[in-house]
Amino acid sequence: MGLEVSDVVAGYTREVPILNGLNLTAEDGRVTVIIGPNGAGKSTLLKTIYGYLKPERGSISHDGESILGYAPKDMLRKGIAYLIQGHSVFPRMLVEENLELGGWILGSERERREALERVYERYPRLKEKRRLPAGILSGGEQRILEIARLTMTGPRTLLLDEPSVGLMPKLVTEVYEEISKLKEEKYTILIVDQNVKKSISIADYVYALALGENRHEGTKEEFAERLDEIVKEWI
Ligand SMILES: Nc1ncnc2c1ncn2[C@@H]1O[C@H](COP(=O)(O)OP(=O)(O)OP(=O)(O)O)[C@@H](O)[C@H]1O
Repeated sequence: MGLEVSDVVAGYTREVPILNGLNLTAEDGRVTVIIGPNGAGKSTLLKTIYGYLKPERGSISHDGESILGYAPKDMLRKGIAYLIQGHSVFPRMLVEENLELGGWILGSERERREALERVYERYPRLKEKRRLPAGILSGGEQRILEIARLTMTGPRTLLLDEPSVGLMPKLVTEVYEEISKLKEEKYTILIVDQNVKKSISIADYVYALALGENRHEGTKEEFAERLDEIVKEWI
């Protein structure tokens, strides 16, 4: 069933709504990409889904159950994790300590250890570097650490805000290879990224937003054909 956003109106103040009746479905086990010009409301949508902003109107559900009013820990318990925009690695803390932060809702030492083992199995390069300060990792590795940290609580749904921002092209490719692996593992993934071509390349379904409204939507193939035309509308 995945994630469903229906007729959502939300913003940072009551007077100025940023999302104006948005609708979106992120199907289970699929990659859904949101594109749009700067200020279209893409990040605001992810913040609203994750409960940081309270919608004035509309509904948001996950696997058919309303998640409106949930705190981040409730989201994690329901299997939804969120990569916020910008850098969120703590550079002076060890790689392992950064990962442990991702498991903050796990109750026992045993659960935390098992989660770490699972993540290390999936990300052997992080295991090799677990005793290093995270700030020593390359930009791409830090982003992969952030993504790995998201998986500590065993989520099924990932919200990723600008996973490739600020990375040079080679590292963008590395990060997208990691996201492609998560796609193969059937995570439900909702991505916002300025790198439209890269994000669409792994998408199953794409939404283009403008001014907090739905502007276009369709499959990757439909978008690939119309991409130049759609991007021209933003300029
Ligand atoms: N914390 C905030 N307080 C008030 N207004 C905000 C805040 N964050 C964003 N906005 C406004 O909300 C609107 C949408 O911003 P948002 O960051 O969601 O856009 P976006 O589509 O993600 O753009 P970008 O690609 O530039 O990140 C913008 O007009 C922005 O100025």
